[in-house]
Amino acid sequence: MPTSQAADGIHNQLADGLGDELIREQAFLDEARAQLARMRELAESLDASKASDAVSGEVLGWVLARRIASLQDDPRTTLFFGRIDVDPADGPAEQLHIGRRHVSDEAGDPVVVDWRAPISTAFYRASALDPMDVTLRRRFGVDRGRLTAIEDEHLRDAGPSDTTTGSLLAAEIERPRTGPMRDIVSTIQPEQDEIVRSDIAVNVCVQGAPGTGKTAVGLHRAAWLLYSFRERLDRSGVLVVGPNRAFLDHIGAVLPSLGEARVRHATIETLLDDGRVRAEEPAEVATLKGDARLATVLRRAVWSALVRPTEALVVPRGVRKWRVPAYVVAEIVDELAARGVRYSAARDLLPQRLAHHVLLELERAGDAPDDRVQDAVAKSAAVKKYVATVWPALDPQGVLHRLWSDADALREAAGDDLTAGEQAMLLWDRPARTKGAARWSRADMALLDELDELLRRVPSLGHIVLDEAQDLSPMQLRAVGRRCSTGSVTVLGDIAQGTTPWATSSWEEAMRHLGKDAHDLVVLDRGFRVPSAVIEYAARLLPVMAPGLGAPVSVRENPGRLELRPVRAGTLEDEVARAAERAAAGAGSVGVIAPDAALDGIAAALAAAGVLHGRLDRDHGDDDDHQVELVPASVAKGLEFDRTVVVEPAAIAAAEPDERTGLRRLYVVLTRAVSELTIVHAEPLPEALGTV
Ligand SMILES: Nc1ncnc2c1ncn2[C@@H]1O[C@H](COP(=O)(O)OP(=O)(O)OP(=O)(O)O)[C@@H](O)[C@H]1O
Repeated sequence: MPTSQAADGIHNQLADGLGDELIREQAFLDEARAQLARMRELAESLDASKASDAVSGEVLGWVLARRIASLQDDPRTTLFFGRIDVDPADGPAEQLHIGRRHVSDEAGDPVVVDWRAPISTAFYRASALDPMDVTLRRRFGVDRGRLTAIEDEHLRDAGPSDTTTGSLLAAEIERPRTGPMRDIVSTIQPEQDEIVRSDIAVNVCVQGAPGTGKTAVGLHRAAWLLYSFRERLDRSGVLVVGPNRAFLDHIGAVLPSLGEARVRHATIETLLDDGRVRAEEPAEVATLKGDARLATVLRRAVWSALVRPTEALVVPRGVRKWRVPAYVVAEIVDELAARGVRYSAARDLLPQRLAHHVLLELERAGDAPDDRVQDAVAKSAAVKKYVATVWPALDPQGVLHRLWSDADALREAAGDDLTAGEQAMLLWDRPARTKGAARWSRADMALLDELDELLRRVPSLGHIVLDEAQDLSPMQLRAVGRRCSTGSVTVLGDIAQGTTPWATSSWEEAMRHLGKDAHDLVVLDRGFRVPSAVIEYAARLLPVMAPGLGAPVSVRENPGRLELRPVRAGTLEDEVARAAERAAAGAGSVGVIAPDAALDGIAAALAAAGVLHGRLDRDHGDDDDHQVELVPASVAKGLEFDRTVVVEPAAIAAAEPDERTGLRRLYVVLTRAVSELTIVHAEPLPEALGTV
């Protein structure tokens, strides 16, 4: 919290007689720090080399190193941010200090309780209506590692109206956003906490307007799951999927700040290995390739590769030849194909099945062959060659290359699922001569991934947090779903912010494509980012591009500032530079969000005006921290800045393939501001925005 507010806080506490309390709590914090240091020293004194063998020694060494790292004290923050006094009817009264990690004393008794422990739930959820045995909830103001303020809520004696947002909470929400996103662990709201602590078996889908805390909630849920189901998730893993690299850079510090450094972060593109993408394609082709019907087409393409055996398998051994008749092979093939095993995995089983048959023949002829004979037969050239003809080896690129190049193959695989017109759209105009030379598109990546799964099962992670999920095509959702087929998922998004032509219009449908029909759908509608002046303006777009969806109710005290600056054509870039300069005069981050095509011109104008700035591009965020960032409209999703300068809204909307997508992109861009939005435009604003 800002120092001035902290000072006000102390002033109030001194006046309220809480000054002594603050001194006592600071002494308790010093004691907690000493206990943490003791825990660290103890961990450092343990010797991994004393383990019974080298392997256990290595594992123990690794566990110890991890524990020592987790016991580091960060002097910039405090070990706790809150306290609850609980007085249950059936047990002793207790005071619990709540912090980012657990700290215990020599006797093993808790000094600070981890915010994720079940007992901490009451800190977030207790209310005057349902005090949950809490008599007092205390929040601390914190500045550079020291306690600066106390705010108390007496829940047992309070009337329902006494639990309004306190000033420390408001100060935290109003605090300027500088640098990457930070955790919200001290101020998680009750409705957010319910999502964070949903059981691991529950698939949660969160619909929320801009700035309602979806991303924050998803990340805290990941941290809570890792704490509560550590062993299971350590083995199976947790993955966070976000819209682009700039976004991942923005959120990348949150989980490490909560002590969880080993969660993988990916975009849908990196997940599907889009390093191989070399072709762009029209939106309607990409949309068709993202359609769930393609899953059926690909399945047919794969399994239709099986060739009905017409000749017997003949295996020479010594002077004799052994035969497996074609009808027997057909039975074995049918049985394997019907077992639900993936195509290639089932194919791997076939040689042993055939060899087993040969073995039975040998036995019938009076031989006593053992397993080694069966192995040798399975690996023989005759069996290999035969398997290659009845159950051909496939790879994803080969299958897709054939489908996009060969009209007959596509027709056969399409069945009744694709019209002739749709098939024509999918065929390449100029087919690549080999699969190696194929120029794959981004939409092809999800299809190659689907083929991968049809050939071999993709291993499942324990949990996936999928952010901005509304933008994924059904085929991309399937790709994510198969990566948590035996785990669970937290899906975060906003239908109104869907900016791909294939964006989902129904969460029920999206969850079905993910393979998670059973799920809880939760709506968040309290906006923590966007101030009322800005959100009310942006919400004018909603009836046009997302009828039925409401704007969030801003909980910000600061109403924010909205300025429209119409400028003369030809002066746009210079005016943008001037607006950026003004925005950068105060503390806090500035985002200049512009149509992608206008970026170079604006970068030049900013440079000419001496405005130092970074540039966030699609594939990489800037590593250096700049107060002013130049952001292409296509990358703005999920980001936030204290002040934004939005350039030429009409051009931002017009850059998208259709009007609805264009206005949705604009809605995303307009809702990135935490305190001020300046719109600089030479063209008329889109009609849906009207005039201020
Ligand atoms: N309980 C809270 N306490 C303090 N700050 C919060 C809280 N919840 C959310 N915020 C802050 O509000 C801002 C918006 O949160 P977040 O980015 O998670 O929203 P979102 O719903 O994902 O937004 P968008 O849909 O626009 O991407 C962030 O700065 C976040 O830290």
